Amino acid sequence: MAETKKLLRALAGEVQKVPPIWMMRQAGRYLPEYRATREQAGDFLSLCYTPDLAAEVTLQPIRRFGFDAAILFADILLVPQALGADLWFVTGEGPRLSTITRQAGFDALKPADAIHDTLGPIYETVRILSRELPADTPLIGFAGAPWTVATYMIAGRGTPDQAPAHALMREECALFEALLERITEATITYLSAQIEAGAEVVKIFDSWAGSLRGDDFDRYAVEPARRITAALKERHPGIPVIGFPREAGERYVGFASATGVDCVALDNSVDPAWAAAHVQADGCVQGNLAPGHMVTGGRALVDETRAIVEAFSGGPHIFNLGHGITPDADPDNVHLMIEAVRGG
Ligand SMILES: Cc1c2[nH]c(c1CCC(=O)O)Cc1[nH]c(c(CCC(=O)O)c1C)Cc1[nH]c(c(CCC(=O)O)c1C)Cc1[nH]c(c(C)c1CCC(=O)O)C2
Repeated sequence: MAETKKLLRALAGEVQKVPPIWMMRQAGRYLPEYRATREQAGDFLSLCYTPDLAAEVTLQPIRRFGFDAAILFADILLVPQALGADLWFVTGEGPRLSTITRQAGFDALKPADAIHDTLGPIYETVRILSRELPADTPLIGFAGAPWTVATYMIAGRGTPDQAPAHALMREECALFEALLERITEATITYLSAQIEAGAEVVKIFDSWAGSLRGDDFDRYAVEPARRITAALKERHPGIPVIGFPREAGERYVGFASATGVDCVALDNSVDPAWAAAHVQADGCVQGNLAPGHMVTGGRALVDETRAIVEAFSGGPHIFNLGHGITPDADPDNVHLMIEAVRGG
């Protein structure tokens, strides 16, 4: 039977007149129904670990907007937690974790295959979604890339320049690399379990790839993505992988062929015409409208959306934002963007 899911067709390299569309953080605080379910769960982590409620918030943007893909509701920081780190969220500030800066902290981490003890509810969310999603809406599973996850485990929080992780890389390289290795193994195990539970695509979020330069980018962004992709493709042939080395700039060029990912997600600092010539030449790309348009709307939103669709119309493309939608966004602007993509 011919593939009917637009997202999977784009990932297989098909050029479509109307690209499939979904949105990073499509389940989130800009939606009143999300805020109500989160309230019911009590807090963000309880929402992630309660399969019925996590499945419900995953479905909310599908019902409201009819996106061409759903993304599992969870967080990249559940993997460090499953490896034994303490994790909590400070309202209005973001995540906090216990830090790994010495050998003793690393030695206390659990082995990669112990993550299932903690992450079982996430697989259950995936199973519920495989039953409940509309037949033409594939489910995207995801994990953080090892470098990005390591930056949080080392600093204990988000950092503007990832300085603590860069310092550990320079001063205690063996410890830094052992940590990356543990996260890489856990990520392969975790994504594999999501696929076994029913995820049809997986995405690797390397939100802080942009702070890796030169050889560091090859060693700590390209190489882990290549290993994860190769391991998943060996275990689950045919499952497409999306890589997101955010703010990689010129290093987006060749990323797909160096890692084996089926699609490269582009942040909104990238010029679409440049990316069409230099990145889309290698295969499918995803992106890359600035999330700020979901706040400001209007003519600029429509014009920019159409310009992105046009720039990428010569090759396989998945329409998305260049980063997650923000809590101050207006859901009406999401409708406007979808209409502009679908030609309404
Ligand atoms: C770095 C990172 C994290 N988490 C994630 C990344 C990589 C992508 C990126 O760069 O944004 C990925 C992520 N986080 C979340 C998803 C769910 C799926 C989706 O709808 O995209 C995904 C794919 C839910 C979430 N993860 C978080 C929220 C907000 C939580 C809330 O309801 O209060 C959601 C919906 C919390 C979170 N989680 C994280 C941070 C820094 C924060 C706080 C910032 C913020 O509040 O937006 C870590």
